Amino acid sequence: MKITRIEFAMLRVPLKTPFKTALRTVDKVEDVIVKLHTDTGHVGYGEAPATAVITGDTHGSIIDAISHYIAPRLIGQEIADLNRLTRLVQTSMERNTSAKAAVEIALYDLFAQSFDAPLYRVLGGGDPVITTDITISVDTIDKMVADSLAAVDRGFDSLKIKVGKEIGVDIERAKAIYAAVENRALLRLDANQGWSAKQAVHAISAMEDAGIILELVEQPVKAADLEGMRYVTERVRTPIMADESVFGPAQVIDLIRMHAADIVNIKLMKTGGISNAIRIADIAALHGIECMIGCMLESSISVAAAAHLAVAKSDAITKVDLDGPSLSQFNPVDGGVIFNESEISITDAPGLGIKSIRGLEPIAA
Ligand SMILES: C[C@H](N)C(=O)N[C@@H](CCC(=O)O)C(=O)O
Ligand SMILES: [Mg+2]
Repeated sequence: MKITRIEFAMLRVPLKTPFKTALRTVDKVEDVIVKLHTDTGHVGYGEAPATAVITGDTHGSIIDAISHYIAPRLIGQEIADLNRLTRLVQTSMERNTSAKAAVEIALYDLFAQSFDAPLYRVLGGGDPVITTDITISVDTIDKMVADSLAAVDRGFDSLKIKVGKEIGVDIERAKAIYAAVENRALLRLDANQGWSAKQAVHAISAMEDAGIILELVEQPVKAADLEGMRYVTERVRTPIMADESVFGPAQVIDLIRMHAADIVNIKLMKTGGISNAIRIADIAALHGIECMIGCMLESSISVAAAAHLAVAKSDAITKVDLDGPSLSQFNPVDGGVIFNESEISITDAPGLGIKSIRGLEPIAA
């Protein structure tokens, strides 16, 4: 099975409600879709969102990186040589992790299809059903409480609460939501870099003193502030998770050496795809560190790949934040992974199992 050509398209799916974090507000999934064609007629699918505020990637940069730096290395190459192909992707250029992720996802899709097996089996197998949380956007306290109660009514028993705006209000947000959903859902907070280290210690300690039990607090301080992450991790009882601070395996090793966080959020769009995500999961498992599998605003192509990985790497990946499809108004993908609110189930279809994607807008490379 040899790669013959690459095709791009745009996928736009409106969200049920605007997604608001300390970093940005967005009302739709708007992602670049990659189709890798082969001489056998198989197609591998990949997807990349333009999360410029986190990865630095834009739609233009993703398409340019793939067409001019990554794809020329892959055309004519044999899918059976997966490890060599992922090295070609990773060494094609610096950064551009979302572009690399889209291509790697399509490569792994084809690799698993070549064995006529679902990707998670090729990655080592596992229980093909996982449970995701759902994100509650940062907003007024009343709106966040209402959104949290609605999410619990939809069957979500784990909520990822976005904070990081105004420190005093953030503490009140957590108190009000905790009181409203207590015993019905576990709470995770994500500050998306919105606090200073001292503010984070103050806010998390105030929540602890108020008796609020949080499963974790994600990325309290600026991405580059690893010392700040350590400062917070050392001073609070609540586990601290690194998200924007860690992209690849080398950063995870630094983080573990510094004891700068308790948990790592793995996202394919930060790691540059599946090969580095596997490395991070293995490093974490070796050090007894838990991981979350997360996503950006992605649809059920790249989120499906993340779900396959989570199933296969469940020794390290114990927490799931793959709520892109649940936040979206509809699922444009036929086949593969079934997204039913909090439950994500993987079928036995080969690769990612994608049969077709509705509403793709073709784009010239
Ligand atoms: C969508 C997911 N639950 C999430 O919150 N992901 C990111 C933010 C993604 C974005 O801004 O597109 C995170 O910070 O964890
Ligand atoms: Mg985060």
